[in-house]
Amino acid sequence: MTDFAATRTLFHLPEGMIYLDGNSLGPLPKAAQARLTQTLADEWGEMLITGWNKAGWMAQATALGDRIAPLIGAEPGSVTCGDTLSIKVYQALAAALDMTDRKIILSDTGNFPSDLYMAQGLIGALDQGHELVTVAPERIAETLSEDVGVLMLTEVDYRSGRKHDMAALTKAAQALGIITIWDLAHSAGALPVHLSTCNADFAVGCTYKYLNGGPGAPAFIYVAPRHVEQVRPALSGWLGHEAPFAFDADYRPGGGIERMRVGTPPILQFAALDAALDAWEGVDLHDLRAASIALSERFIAEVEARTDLVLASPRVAEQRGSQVSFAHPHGYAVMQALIARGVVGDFRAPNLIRFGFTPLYLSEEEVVRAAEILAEILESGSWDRPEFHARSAVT
Ligand SMILES: Cc1ncc(COP(=O)(O)O)c(C=O)c1O
Ligand SMILES: Nc1c(O)cccc1C(=O)C[C@H](N)C(=O)O
Repeated sequence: MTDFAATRTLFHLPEGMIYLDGNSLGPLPKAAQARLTQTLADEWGEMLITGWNKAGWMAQATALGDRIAPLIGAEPGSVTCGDTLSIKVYQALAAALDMTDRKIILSDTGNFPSDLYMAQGLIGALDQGHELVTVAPERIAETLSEDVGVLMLTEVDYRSGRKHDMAALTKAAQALGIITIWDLAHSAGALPVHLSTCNADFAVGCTYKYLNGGPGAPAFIYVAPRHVEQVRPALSGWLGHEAPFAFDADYRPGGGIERMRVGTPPILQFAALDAALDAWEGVDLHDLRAASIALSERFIAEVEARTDLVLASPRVAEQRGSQVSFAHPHGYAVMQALIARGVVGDFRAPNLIRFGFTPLYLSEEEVVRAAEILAEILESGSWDRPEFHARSAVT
């Protein structure tokens, strides 16, 4: 059994805060703080440019990919890190469209807007008559057809936590000749993912949420080994070149997943992420899932016993990721009042208060206490103050 009391000690958690937003930005791993200090002093400080060789900076993108691979059921050598998730979505979609003559990209209306925006931008850049079709999440299976070229989905919905059946949808799509792209932003480190067993074609994700890599931590991309040598990178930067330091005028893709690299990697963010990934040593993802479900179920039960809030997430735990949302017409103000009481979740327009459950550092007592505080705020109406209604730029 995974020792979650031990993993909790690996994180810096501010005194008096109950942190239910690790689904958006994970907390600081103590090891990341120490590693960053060391990387700054010993590597950047002392090695300067020689760090690319001496400290192995150039190899880290794919070395980190190999550390993420077991968390998402990917084959060794099939994942690399860098850039932002939006960029990785663009790369995966461009590569997938290049593998089919079909023009339709199918996604769902609940997908994270940046994924849809990147598709819209790519369609415009290609100017080849592609079309982005979005349907309600529950209509994806029935909308699959031989007209669809690429199915691009986020496994876990950022608002409701609703989880697609990756294995079933990948199988159904591939039976119709459709290429699949899975966005694992709300899955990696939240629940077991089985990319290889599901036969997924492409996947992307970020590392600043459940993987605790820090604000702006690099994204990752997976390409199934059966496809990677045929992939023609749309973002053909020099570090995806077969021989970056030959400085050839013409692009030739690097071997395997290396071709999905673009430009200079963020070495300080890599250092933090590498240290953050140490927390996963010895964690059984099935234990993690069981603990996440137990925490979420307890929270729902405690909130529903004390308030009349309406659950905006699937009722059945297996159909959710590791987050739970409730609807409230003044959700923004309620969330600000909660944050003022030390319970940190977030708000997603138009009316959702959203809570993430992260067994690596969250206890059942905290979840119960968070529900109690939420009930007190609603019961007293203390959320209805001008300062809680004033919107900030980032919600
Ligand atoms: C599902 C999903 N896709 C894409 C993004 C965008 O990621 P980034 O800001 O790293 O480009 C996010 C989060 O911001 C997300 O949750
Ligand atoms: N990436 C974020 C950021 O730079 C600022 C604030 C929030 C985020 C997020 O990750 C949002 C997140 N994808 C969501 O699920 O809403």
